[in-house]
Amino acid sequence: MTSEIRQRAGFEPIAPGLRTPPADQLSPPQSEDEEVDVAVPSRGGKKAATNKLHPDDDIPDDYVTRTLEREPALPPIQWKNLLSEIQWVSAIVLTTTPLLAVYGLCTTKMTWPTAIWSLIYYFWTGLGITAGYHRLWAHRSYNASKPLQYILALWGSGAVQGSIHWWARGHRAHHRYTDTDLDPYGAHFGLLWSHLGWMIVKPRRKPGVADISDLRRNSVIKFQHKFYLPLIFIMGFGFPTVVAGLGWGDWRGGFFYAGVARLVFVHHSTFCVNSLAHYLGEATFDNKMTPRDHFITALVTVGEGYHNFHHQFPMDYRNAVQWYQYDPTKWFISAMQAVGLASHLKVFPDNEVRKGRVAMQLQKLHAEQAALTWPKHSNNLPVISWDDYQEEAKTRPLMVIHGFIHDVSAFIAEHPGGEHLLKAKIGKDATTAFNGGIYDHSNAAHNLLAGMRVGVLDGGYRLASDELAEAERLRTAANEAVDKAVPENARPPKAQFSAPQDELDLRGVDARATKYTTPGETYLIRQVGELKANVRDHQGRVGKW
Ligand code: HEM
Repeated sequence: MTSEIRQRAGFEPIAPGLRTPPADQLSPPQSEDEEVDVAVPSRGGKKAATNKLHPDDDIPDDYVTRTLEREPALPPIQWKNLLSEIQWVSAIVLTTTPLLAVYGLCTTKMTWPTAIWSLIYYFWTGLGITAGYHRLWAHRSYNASKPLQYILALWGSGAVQGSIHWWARGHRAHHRYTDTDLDPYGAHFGLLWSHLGWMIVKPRRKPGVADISDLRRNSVIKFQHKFYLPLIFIMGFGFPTVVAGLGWGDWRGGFFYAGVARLVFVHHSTFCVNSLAHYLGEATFDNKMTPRDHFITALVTVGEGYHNFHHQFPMDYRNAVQWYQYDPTKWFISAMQAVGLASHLKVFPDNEVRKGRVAMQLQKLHAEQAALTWPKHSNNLPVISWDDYQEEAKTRPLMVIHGFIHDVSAFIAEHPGGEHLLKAKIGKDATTAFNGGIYDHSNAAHNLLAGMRVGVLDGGYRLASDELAEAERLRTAANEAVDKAVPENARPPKAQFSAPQDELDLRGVDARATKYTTPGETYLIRQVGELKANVRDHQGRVGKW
């Protein structure tokens, strides 16, 4: 790899913790009005230095594809170029600290005060990253008072993961270009790469452009960046050692347990957010990208494990939205608000959060639905006359229910109500019997039944109201005929329908199985609950009972 390619790719070693950009690259504007000189790829693909506050000011619409096309990635890591591509400072830090921790744990007696202090300091330095670097500075999800900012900056320094400036810039790029090659720790390159690889070897591309103009103006960030190197030694190793040494005389334990071992845990805790949180768990709100929600990730990352939520709503100060989910960072920020050190905690509207969740639930349901076998639509079934149905039913067990013709041959022997009941209805319409006339079947039975459809009965089953209308039409026609043919004084009494329509009380009739007739049988079903009390009028009339 030539230094020219390296420059073109915008390569810049970004070892966590130890390597920070030169001070001149960082010197931020002193006021909000001051402009920052930043470079973005111009239309011609060359970098153009422009005086502007935000790097996005004239960003092309096709920035991502343009950058990926025009700024070639460095060659892939192979055995032959491995040594020259290693970021030695990061690699040494990330390999020696675990070794040193193992040595310390094997050679140093653990005392209770040191164990408790190590745990406390793990959470402090972890919170420096999660509540400070991440939710405060990278995402501006709440406002922190100056004292709280200094505390978080110091705790974060003790986590030895780079300065706030460097860390938050990379993280903003990670969110903006998630799962693309402009993501500095893209999960699409694999678990190992997103966990460690991206720090151990030189990045193959410069992370995509991200606006950090706000961070450049922050005095706490400037202070931390300026004194970053001494701060990591003081807060990473000195402070935890001194507390244990002066506190209860355990200098060695303080160094190895609260210093080194604790640091290794904090490192991999944060690295899990980039790796595990993009692999393990549920896509609760969106599955377009890799972030996932999982309790285990939350447990090992001081609450950053509800990562799918976080990528959907990055400006929300919470990662966990349910009360039972583990998010000590959220609890810490709320506590800081309670004591007046934090304010303006941002919360995404609950309605939108729930929409995201429901959208994913529906997507899953649709997938599950698509995997099931569903009954044929009536449009895809042959329409068969009653007479043809009769003929066909002599050759195989067919049964009409709900206007569909069903072939029950595969089920007849399995019927929980007995074979005899089904046999008795072959070649007939069993709608009423099926819907409560004899037994009010479950949904499952309805579903099962629908799967046995083989045809549609021509005209379906006739509604009693059709029968009534037809009877009324015939009666009126007969009366009119009589009126025309016979003088008024010689007319016989007019035909009277035995059950005039207004006597029919159809309120409360269930739409699923209203009143209907089948050839030779007429039913009026008033309510599902009364189905067993159907009245059958053998003379084909429908009326009150
Ligand atoms: C192909 C049409 C039919 C299918 C798919 C079917 C399905 C079932 C199923 C799954 C059950 C179990 C209970 C339930 O899920 O509700 C059941 C029970 C029953 N079925 Fe059917 N059935 C059919 C037709 C009929 C007919 C036409 C009758 C009456 C003439 C009938 C009478 C009964 C009775 C009485 C029971 C209750 C059994 C008990 O729990 O003792 N079934 N049927």
